[in-house]
Amino acid sequence: MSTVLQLSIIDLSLPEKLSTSRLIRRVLFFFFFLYPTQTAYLNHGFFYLTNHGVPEELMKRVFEESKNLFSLPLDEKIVMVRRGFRGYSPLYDEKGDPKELFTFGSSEGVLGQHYPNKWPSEDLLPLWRPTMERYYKSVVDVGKKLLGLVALALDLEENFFERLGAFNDQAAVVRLLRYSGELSSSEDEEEKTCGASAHSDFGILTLLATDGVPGLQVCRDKDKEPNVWEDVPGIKGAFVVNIGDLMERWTNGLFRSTMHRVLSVGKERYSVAVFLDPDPNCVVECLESCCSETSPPRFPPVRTSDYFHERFSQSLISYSGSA
Ligand SMILES: O=C(O)CCC(=O)C(=O)O
Ligand SMILES: [Fe+2]
Repeated sequence: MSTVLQLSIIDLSLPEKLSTSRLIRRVLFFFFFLYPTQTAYLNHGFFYLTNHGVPEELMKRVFEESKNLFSLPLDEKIVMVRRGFRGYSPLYDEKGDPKELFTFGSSEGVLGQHYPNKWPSEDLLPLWRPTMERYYKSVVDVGKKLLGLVALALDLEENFFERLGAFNDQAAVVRLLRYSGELSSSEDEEEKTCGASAHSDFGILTLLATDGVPGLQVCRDKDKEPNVWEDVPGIKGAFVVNIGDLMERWTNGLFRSTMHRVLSVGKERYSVAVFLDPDPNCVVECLESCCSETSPPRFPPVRTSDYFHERFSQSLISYSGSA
């Protein structure tokens, strides 16, 4: 039996930005005290975000349209199959997991041109594209506000990540997921139970909405053997937010990108993850405020596009790098 991980709640509607950012700092800072108690206190980079302003009605529609898309016959879905990462990924495409995905991003700007979205035909799903585009914009607005608070939490200016060229409102990615719920007959315990295998997210922040079916689990300490997995239940209407790998690199590990997975609970499950990713040209290197002589940068600078290319090549079968 796994335990439930109690996540902190960040209320995005509170008017006092500084006190919210201080709370974010407390929630995200990764402390490791070896003295005087010899105990380690691991923060995990996950929290709930409430009162975020994305209308409940819109979230409901997104789940309905997601269900409509995954319910299409396979030949209607296969015409939208991804070549790079945008489009449809059939069951088992990602690390052999029993889940289907559909990924899209902004249609605007260089990224929209370079990675064209694949939309289901209007004849089949007339409300699909407008619903998804509205959701994209709404959640990216939330992400931008939240990233401003994260910057304040790091003693930076609120618009720091925009000025750095890291935040680009066309670089986010929406991923619709459907877990079939099937329990594999594999002998391997990890494979047997997993809807989504253990991973960390690549980017800045992830905002996740689920249909309430349980399954998400977090492993706070990936070096501890055997791994201890704790359940993260959904809260209706709230996002589960987590820090991605590139934010961990910016903060030199002060904010952590934590390993998580989704267990198959024998029941179909839908979720929608919005990945707030940096601009592909942004070089991510340790923030000055996060390193010192005694705590030098732990990660070399890396261009976002190179980092993503490498990570996608590891996780997707037949990743070609183009849309
Ligand atoms: O479906 C979920 O609850 C989590 C999905 C996830 O972690 C991901 O897509 O990166
Ligand atoms: Fe994830």
